[in-house]
Amino acid sequence: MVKKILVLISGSGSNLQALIDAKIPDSEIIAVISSSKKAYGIERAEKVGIKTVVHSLYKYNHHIPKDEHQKRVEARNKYDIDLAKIINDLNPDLVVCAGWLLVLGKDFLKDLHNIPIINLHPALPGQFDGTTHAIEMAWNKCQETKKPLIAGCMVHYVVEEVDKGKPIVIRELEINPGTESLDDYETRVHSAEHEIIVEATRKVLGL
Ligand SMILES: Nc1nc2c(c(=O)[nH]1)N[C@@H](CN(C=O)c1ccc(C(=O)N[C@@H](CCC(=O)O)C(=O)O)cc1)CN2
Ligand SMILES: NCC(=O)N[C@@H]1O[C@H](COP(=O)([O-])[O-])[C@@H](O)[C@H]1O
Repeated sequence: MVKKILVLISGSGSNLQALIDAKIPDSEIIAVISSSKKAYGIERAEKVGIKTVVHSLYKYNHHIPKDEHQKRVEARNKYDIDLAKIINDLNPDLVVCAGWLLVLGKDFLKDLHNIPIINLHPALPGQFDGTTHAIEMAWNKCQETKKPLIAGCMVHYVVEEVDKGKPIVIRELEINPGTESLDDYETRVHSAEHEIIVEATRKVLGL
């Protein structure tokens, strides 16, 4: 039976593109959900005929003043609940967070119908958890300590505590101080990510 993959994005979508290009046998990317209408990944999906949905947090909270914390929390929970419904209705076998830049709240995880969720994180387990700037943080740490640093990227299961889910695939990359620019290291990380997101997806789906 064809395994159905749903991909969550927020930006460029180069990891989505890696999944598209991989053409994993016996699988189909049934939809891409973006948290931003400006995400280039939407174009990548539309180009190959994949259904796209924009699920924007802005629509839920732009009218709520920043200092009305409780109302913003309630709006965020409604966003999560609605996202879970959208995904449940599409009924994928796997959800892949490929540059999804929003924390998935407990209401989302509670409402999702036993669908595994995995996330790509540009750091190693326990390294720069919970950040969206792990690549820069790793490179900066290496320059500051003037010592080699083992960093890299991983794909892990998504649990409520951000980036603490069980790792599925880990790729270590060594950074040596003063030998490469941040851009050069970032390029190496993205190249590794494009491999491990496919490897992890195949592993979880048994393909
Ligand atoms: N419950 C979980 N949700 C998510 C996980 C996870 O492991 N558990 N992984 C993340 C991806 N991620 C790092 O890999 C990550 C994404 C977003 C954030 C974050 O702080 N987001 C802020 C907004 C930040 C911004 O707008 O720039 C937020 O959600 O308010 C940290 C880590 C996907 N979700
Ligand atoms: N903490 C989450 C996080 O930092 N995710 C990172 O967002 C980028 C998405 O790139 P893409 O949009 O080109 O696939 C990737 O580098 C991914 O590791």
